[in-house]
Amino acid sequence: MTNLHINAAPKGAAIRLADPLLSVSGLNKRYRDGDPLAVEDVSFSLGNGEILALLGPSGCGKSTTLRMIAGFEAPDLGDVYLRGERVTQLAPQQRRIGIVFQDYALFPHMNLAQNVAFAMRHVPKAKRPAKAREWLDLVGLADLSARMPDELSGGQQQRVALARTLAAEPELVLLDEPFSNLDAALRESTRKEVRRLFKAAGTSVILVTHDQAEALSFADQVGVMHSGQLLQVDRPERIYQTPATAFVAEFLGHTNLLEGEADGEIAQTPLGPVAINHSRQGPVQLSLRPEHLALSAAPDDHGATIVEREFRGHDCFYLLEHRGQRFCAITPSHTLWKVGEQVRLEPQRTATVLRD
Ligand SMILES: Nc1ncnc2c1ncn2[C@@H]1O[C@H](COP(=O)(O)OP(=O)(O)OP(=O)(O)O)[C@@H](O)[C@H]1O
Repeated sequence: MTNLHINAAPKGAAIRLADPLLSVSGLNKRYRDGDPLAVEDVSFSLGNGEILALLGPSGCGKSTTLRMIAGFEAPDLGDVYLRGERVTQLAPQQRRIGIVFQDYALFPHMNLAQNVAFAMRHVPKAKRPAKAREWLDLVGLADLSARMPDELSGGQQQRVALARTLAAEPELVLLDEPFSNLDAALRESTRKEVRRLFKAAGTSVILVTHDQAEALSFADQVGVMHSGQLLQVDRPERIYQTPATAFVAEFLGHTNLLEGEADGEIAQTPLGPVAINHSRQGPVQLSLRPEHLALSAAPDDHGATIVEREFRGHDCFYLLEHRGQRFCAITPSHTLWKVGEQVRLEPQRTATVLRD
């Protein structure tokens, strides 16, 4: 069972123990007359200690959604509830939410330890320096605690901003691309450490990102947004394996979009008959991941032709052409095929039926 689902936020609900930590219901936002909706009818809820990633391309409305939850933007329509209490009209500081935005701002006249200690109003004053050091240690910066913000790199400043947010021990933390200034190695280790920390503290988190690998590895639930709409919210493995739409399928990685003619649990496709995950009759659009296609030697000239090959170490990515259509396949690299070779392409797994 999951605590996070869409279209399920109560209107005007009183506080109950069973209330999710956060519910947003029918959020709409248009910045200027004549502009398209930046956010359109977004609803979801988030349980205690859950991590949700809002994933989508630039401009799809992720940050606007986050800003409405935080209270920096007022929705045109819709409501935000924290533990069942409607907070739509409350100022940001009245919402008990910690935020790390892309444009984090540290206090320039305070050193790192002071910046972090500033967030710890709930901790007795005498204990704050030691606690601040602990939080800085967590993001790998305890040794720099006497430095001023302008003596740090952008990535280091971002980690201090993260430590400062964590130090306030909020119930809900909103992270807007918090790892984007870190180099690849540091991003991965910081992400793991921050996730471990949130889980240990039982903090609920919403992470905004356009990096699908980050969303899939960091979150318990991934919500994909496009043009202001939340298209699907699901566990990482489910949203990857059974995407609801072609956009979700393609945003989460390579896929083959197939037109098919369904008859029950089988569809006829350009790759032959394929098992499908829902019984249907008539035309269907399907998604089949490249790792779910197997390549084998073609007995004659009727196979697919390998057009491109990208050797990636543990696996190999192929682009193939079959009867005028392009397909992609990923196979283990112990067997390699050459560009120009003819191979048989065989679906190995059930394809996912997409909705329009
Ligand atoms: N202050 C603003 N005034 C006018 N339009 C805005 C404002 N902020 C955002 N928008 C527009 O609203 C839409 C959604 O923007 P938003 O920043 O929420 O997207 P995003 O998914 O977070 O993008 P990114 O990943 O680039 O930060 C975009 O079309 C954007 O241009």
